[in-house]
Amino acid sequence: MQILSGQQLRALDEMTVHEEGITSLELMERAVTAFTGSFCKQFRPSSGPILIVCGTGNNGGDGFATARQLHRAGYNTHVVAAEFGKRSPDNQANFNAAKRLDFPFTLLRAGNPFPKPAPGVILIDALLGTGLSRPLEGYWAELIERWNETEDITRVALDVPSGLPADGPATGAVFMADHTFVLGYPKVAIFAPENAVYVGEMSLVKFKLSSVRTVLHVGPEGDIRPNQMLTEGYVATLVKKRGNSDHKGTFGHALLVAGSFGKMGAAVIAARAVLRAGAGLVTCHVPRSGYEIMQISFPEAMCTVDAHWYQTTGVGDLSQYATIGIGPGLGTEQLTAAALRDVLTRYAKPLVIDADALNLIAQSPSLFALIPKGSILTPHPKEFERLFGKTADSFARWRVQGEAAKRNELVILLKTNHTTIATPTGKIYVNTTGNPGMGTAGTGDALTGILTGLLAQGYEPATAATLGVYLHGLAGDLAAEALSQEFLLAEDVVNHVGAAYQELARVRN
Ligand SMILES: NC(=O)C1=CN([C@@H]2O[C@H](COP(=O)(O)OP(=O)(O)OC[C@H]3O[C@@H](n4cnc5c(N)ncnc54)[C@H](OP(=O)(O)O)[C@@H]3O)[C@@H](O)[C@H]2O)[C@H](O)CC1
Ligand SMILES: [K+]
Repeated sequence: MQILSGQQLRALDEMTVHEEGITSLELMERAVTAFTGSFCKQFRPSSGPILIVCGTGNNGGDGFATARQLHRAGYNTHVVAAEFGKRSPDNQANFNAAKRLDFPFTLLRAGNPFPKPAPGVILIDALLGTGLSRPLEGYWAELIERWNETEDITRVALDVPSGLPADGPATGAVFMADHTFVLGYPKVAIFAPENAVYVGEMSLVKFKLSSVRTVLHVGPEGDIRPNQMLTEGYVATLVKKRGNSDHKGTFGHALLVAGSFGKMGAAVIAARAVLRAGAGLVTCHVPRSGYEIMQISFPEAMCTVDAHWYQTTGVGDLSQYATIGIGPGLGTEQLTAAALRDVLTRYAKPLVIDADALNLIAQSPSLFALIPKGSILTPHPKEFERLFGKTADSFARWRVQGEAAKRNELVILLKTNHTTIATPTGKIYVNTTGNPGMGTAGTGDALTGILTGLLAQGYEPATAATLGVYLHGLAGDLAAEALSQEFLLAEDVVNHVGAAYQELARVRN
């Protein structure tokens, strides 16, 4: 699903109004009906009294219309109308309509005592939405800060949390929502890791709008930021169907170069993930001391053994492998750097480069130019910084990620709570699966294994990366559902890849 900028969203609203011959007020009612539909599924009239704080723009207009609809649906509703500017026409219309109804309606001006929500209140923030044009300041910023500190209430943002710019970094006070209901299309700011604290749990509220294709040209040329949100429906279409006559040769033979003394677990986890993702065969190149560990821990894997006891110093013939995954637990010794240089020099097909292999490349930048086109790099933020330098915020980092993927014809992942996947064509996908329980040793190695397993099966690199990242997160979500986030091990993630594939198959059929 397309991620749109504030400017594109405004253009889409105008296009919808124009094409359908409806008024903007009717479109607002449509958006609000979709919102209250979602809201009422999660919060019942018995969940608590509702306090809706409405600003003077269309976000506030949504708030007044929400109050009207929830009041009619039997919710105990109270409205606070903030008066910080001139009302937009649709805001005024819904303000008037709400005022005529018999629920408490308070006008709030800067300097008034701050309204204090009672314990148990569900506070709906409709102060500001995508029309934020400057940081929130003074009384209104303080009001938001107070509410952020109020305990025993549930904070719900109607569209983006107030104070959060749709397309750039936040600089002033921002409403900290427990739950954000995003209207229409996702906005990029909700995926920035530093904004997770403001967005909370996210729901996308869908309603009928004109085709997004009509507004994709709107906005500055060369704007580099995540532009696609991965959805289950889309990812499900990426999975290849298997034929009855297919066999392990069809599904590819992967080489995994991983592990060193004290870090053989990384190699074992990654090897398992290669086969669990569906590759036909995996060979692991391991140091001598890792040979028995691998053979006993994972008998399905074959091994080639390095001349060195503790680290990888040279890998043999590479010609038989459909792909290579290199990096997990490899260590950063000089002899290993030489082995990496040798592999990158001799191997021409896309491979997966992770962890210590990325650190070695960061240490010797001449290695970067040797990476075969189409390869998948999987840095986490620290590794990303070592490779590409420091950036001020997620927005700057996404730009660097997208430019590097395009310039070098690589697929570059950035592993965060919303992993982004930048492809050489300029598309940057945002992942929507995964949970904090996956912040545990070895889950990155599992991802490398999954990606290697998908490349081995002949998936194009960008497809392997989007499918692999989604599948990995979904497996983690299913594992957490079955076992709890606290209990989760990387092994549990790998063991739920099967259930994740089954879920994708269910969605597709
Ligand atoms: N398709 C959809 O998704 C629809 C979404 N809708 C809702 O519309 C809002 C966006 O509405 P808009 O009127 O453009 O903007 P806001 O309501 O966010 O606020 C604009 C007003 O607020 C003033 N403003 C901006 N920043 C500040 C600030 N820091 N402090 C005080 N006041 C501020 C702004 O003033 P200007 O001086 O900049 O003009 C405006 O007066 C979207 O989020 C959805 O909720 C529609 O309902 C239709 C469909
Ligand atoms: K809001």
